[in-house]
This record gives sequence, structure tokens and C-alpha cells, in this order.
Amino acid sequence: MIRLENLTKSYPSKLGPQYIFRNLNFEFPTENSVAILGKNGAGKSTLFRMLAKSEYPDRGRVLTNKSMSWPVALQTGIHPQMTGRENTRFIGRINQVKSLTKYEKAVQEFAEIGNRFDLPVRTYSSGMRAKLVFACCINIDFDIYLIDEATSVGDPAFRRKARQALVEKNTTAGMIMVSHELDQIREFCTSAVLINNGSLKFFPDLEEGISAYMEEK
Ligand SMILES: Nc1ncnc2c1ncn2[C@@H]1O[C@H](COP(=O)(O)OP(=O)(O)OP(=O)(O)O)[C@@H](O)[C@H]1O
Repeated sequence: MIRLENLTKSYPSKLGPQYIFRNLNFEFPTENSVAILGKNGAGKSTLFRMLAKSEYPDRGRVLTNKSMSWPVALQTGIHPQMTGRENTRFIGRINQVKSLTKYEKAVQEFAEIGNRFDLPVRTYSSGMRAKLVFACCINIDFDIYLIDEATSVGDPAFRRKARQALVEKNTTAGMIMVSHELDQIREFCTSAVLINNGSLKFFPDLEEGISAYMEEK
């Protein structure tokens, strides 16, 4: 269950507060993989950040009994002064990973950054950092993975591997995806939530959601 309760979210601006959502109540589907659709500025990323708890509503709340990943392409929570290994152990610990040694090994292998795993993350290239974060995320069993730009992590070979890992996860876990790439959405999602003028509509059938999205003026 992911429930949005009386959710209000605005951003301050010179023109006064800009409301993205006002007293929104919505039961977010969790039984399948959901695409969040909507035109530019509709509030997809804002909603996504609130689901991920990287941003909070002005009022109301997001209630869930599911474990959710952080957005896999997002690199918050990584400490640049700490090594890849130390970051991995830290992330493992706060996510209550059972065997830290096993987790550390799996992340090191997946991230393909060799012995730099033991160097501070501040010395990594942006691609290496992204690979580490992706590897940390995918090696934890979450109920739901939050995905934005995830398949654009790293070089082409790593992207293929990342994509494959997500396809595998998709068989056992749910996904919530924000992307303008319909091909990518069709590959991973079976249903859609369309955001329009601050309200949300669920389409159990992805293609119906895409059609409604395409027909929006
Ligand atoms: N940090 C911020 N400060 C002020 N306004 C913001 C901020 N983040 C988003 N907004 C505004 O909130 C609205 C929704 O933005 P959001 O990024 O969630 O839309 P989106 O649907 O993801 O758009 P896109 O498809 O263009 O990525 C926009 O009007 C945007 O200008």
C-alpha cells in the first residue's frame, strides 16, 4: 500500500506559492510496475521525490508499508570522503542488509570499479559514482524500485547490465518509473498513473494510460 493523504505541495516563487498538488488523496498501486506520466511540469518528479522521501509535502503525508529504494540514478546519501567500500557498508547498514560481507562483495563485483572500491568516492568519475550507487541499490531486495533515468547509468556495456538487472528485479519486485521514453516505459511497466492539473488517474492498462497521455492538449 502506498497512500497519499491530503497531500499539498507548493514551491515558493516571485509570483507567490506555485501549487503542484492540493489536498491530494490517492491510493498508489503497488501490485504491478507503474509508469508516472504527465506533460512537462505536471509534477512527475515532484511526486517521485515525495515517494522517495527526498522531499516532503507542505501538508499531508505519504503512507506506505512497502520498502522502497531510493531513486536508482540519484546519488544522494553517498559520502565523497568515504571509500566505495565504506559507503557500501554504510548503505547496507542503514537498509538492514543481513550479510554485509556478502552485500559488499556483490556491490564490488557489480560496480566494476576494481581496486578503486577502496579509494574515496570524491576521486571517482561521475560514471564510476553512478555505477557504485546503482550497484548498491540493485543488490538490496526492496519491495519497490523507484526508477528515473536508471538505464542511462554508465557506459553502454554497463547500461546493458543495469537494464538486465532491472528486468530480473521486475519479476519479483514492483517498480515506479518516471521517464519520457515510452520504449523504456513499455519494457518495464504494465500500468500508469497520469498526472494532469494536480490530479492523478490510475490506468490498470499501460496502453490506455499512454493513449490518454498522448491525447492531452
Ligand atoms: N525546486 C523547485 N523550486 C521551484 N519550483 C519547482 C521546483 N521543482 C519543481 N518546481 C516546479 O514544480 C512544477 C512541477 O515540476 P516537476 O519537475 O515535478 O515536473 P515534471 O512533470 O517532472 O516535468 P518534466 O516532464 O518537465 O521533467 C514545475 O512547474 C516546476 O517549475
